[in-house]
This record gives sequence, C-alpha cells and structure tokens, in this order.
Amino acid sequence: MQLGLIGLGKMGGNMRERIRRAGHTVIGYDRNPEISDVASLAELVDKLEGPRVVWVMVPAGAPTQSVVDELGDLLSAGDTVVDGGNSRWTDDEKHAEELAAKGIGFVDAGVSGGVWGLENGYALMVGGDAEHVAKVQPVFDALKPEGDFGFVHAGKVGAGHFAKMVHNGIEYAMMQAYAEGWELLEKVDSVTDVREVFRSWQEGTVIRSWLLDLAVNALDDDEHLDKLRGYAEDSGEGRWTVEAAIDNAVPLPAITASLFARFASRQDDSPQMKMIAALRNQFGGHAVESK
Ligand SMILES: O=C(CO)[C@H](O)[C@H](O)COP(=O)(O)O
Repeated sequence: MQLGLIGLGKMGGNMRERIRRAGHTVIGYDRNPEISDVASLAELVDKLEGPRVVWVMVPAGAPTQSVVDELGDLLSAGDTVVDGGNSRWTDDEKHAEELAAKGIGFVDAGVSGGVWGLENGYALMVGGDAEHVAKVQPVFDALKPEGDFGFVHAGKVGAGHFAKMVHNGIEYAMMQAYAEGWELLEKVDSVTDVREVFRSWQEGTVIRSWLLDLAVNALDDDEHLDKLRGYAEDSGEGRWTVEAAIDNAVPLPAITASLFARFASRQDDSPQMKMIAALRNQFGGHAVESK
C-alpha cells in the first residue's frame, strides 16, 4: 500500500525504511529537505492515491496539532490520519473529532522500539474505530516485530496513547530500580565487578529484560558511567501517567518516585534539603554544612 509519513527523525526515518523493506510505498515529508521526499505537505498529499493514509510522527503538543490542522485542510473524506507520536491521550479525541467533521478517520498509535526498531520491529498500541484501524493494518504489520506479539488494538480513540503512556511509566520505574541497584552495588567494597553482576543477571534471573541488556551495553561503553552527568530529562509521559493515577485514585508509588527522582537529578543543591538541614539545626542543634 501507499503511506504518507510526516516526520523523518530518529523514529520516523527508520520507520520509513522498515515499511519500504516490507514492499510498501512510503512518501516521506520532513522540514529538513535533505531527508524529505517532497517539498511540502501539500505535495505529499497530492502524490498519494486516495483513499490516503498519512502517518504523523512529530513531537507531541503544538507540532502535532499544527500538522493535524494542516492535514484537515488538505485531505479528503475517506482518508485516514495516524498519530504515531507520543501525544497525550487526551489530545486524541480532539483530533479525531476535528477530522471526523471532514469525514477523515483518525487512529492513535503508541510506538515503542527506539533506534532499535528498524531491525527488531516496533511494538504498536493502537486506538480507534475498527474500520480506520483496518485501513492501516498493512503498515502496522510491516512495523511490528516478527512473531505473535507486539501489536494491540487496545480500544477506542485515545486507548493506544494511553497504553503507551502507561508503558512509559513502567519504563521509568524499571529504569529507576536498575539504577538504584547499580548505585548500591557500586558503593560497597565487597562487590568488585558490578558490570559482571549486571551481565550475569541477563540469563536465568527474574529481573532479566531488554532494559537490563541495554544497561550492560552502557556499562560496556563506560564501566562506571564516568563520562555522564547524573541528569535526566523527561518528555511528559511520566507526568501524564501520574496525573491519570490521581484522576483515577490509583496508587502509583514506584512510577511517581521515579519521576521525582528525575526532577531531583536537575538540582545541584537541593532547596528542600536546605530546609531539612535548617530545621534539624533549629530543633536539635544538629550540625549543618555551610556553603
Ligand atoms: O517512548 C519512548 C520509549 O519507550 C521514548 O524514548 C520516550 O520519549 C522516553 O521518555 P522520556 O523522555 O520521558 O524518558
């Protein structure tokens, strides 16, 4: 089939390649003309035969909104838009309604696989009406990993991004657990080869996982992570997971703590710990450290 793909960065560029390898035609558009197949969104839409399927793979929020708005003007009734970025699930219904008013279908697709997806495939969590999902199925089949798993039609519009959001919340907590265990192992004198402990866990243990394999890769590159600063950004999905937990009164201590650990990583000198030091000093005369 033919696909229009908007956004050819780290994810979109590799996805174009994987879909082409499966024998489909992909016309890609990116603001960077060096990697784009066409000069504009209008040209992309023009080159696709109807009914068209256009996959949006741009950053969540304003960039996705602006592409959806533009596609709403350019596409025709019967066409389908897929949002494969990490959009907030609450945006999906808005986008679906905006496009439905013009007879255009909408599917949200949470995509996991990172830079390894080109070779290993991408896990896909999809939301939307069955008739719209069916129109994109050949592309989902091209992107998904080989085997029985890696694709789910999770429910109605928004369900794909909600599932991906929870996936990323779990990702935060798993990474945090490996990171905490690694720091403790590094701290004690009795363990002399932490990297080999991590490597040994890759087979047979209950905590083996792809994230553990990636941790071993990172330690092979830089055994004590000396080249890195202990600083971690976040892109929003951890925050949205915690917000959804609050909305639904679901306790999420591990995921919330792992999100807050990232915030703490951005502080050189913790203001709240200054207050704790000041209060211990006030009530107990406990020593403080001065700047
Ligand atoms: O979806 C992903 C992996 O599954 C992305 O890599 C995601 O952007 C990572 O999130 P964050 O920047 O918040 O760590």
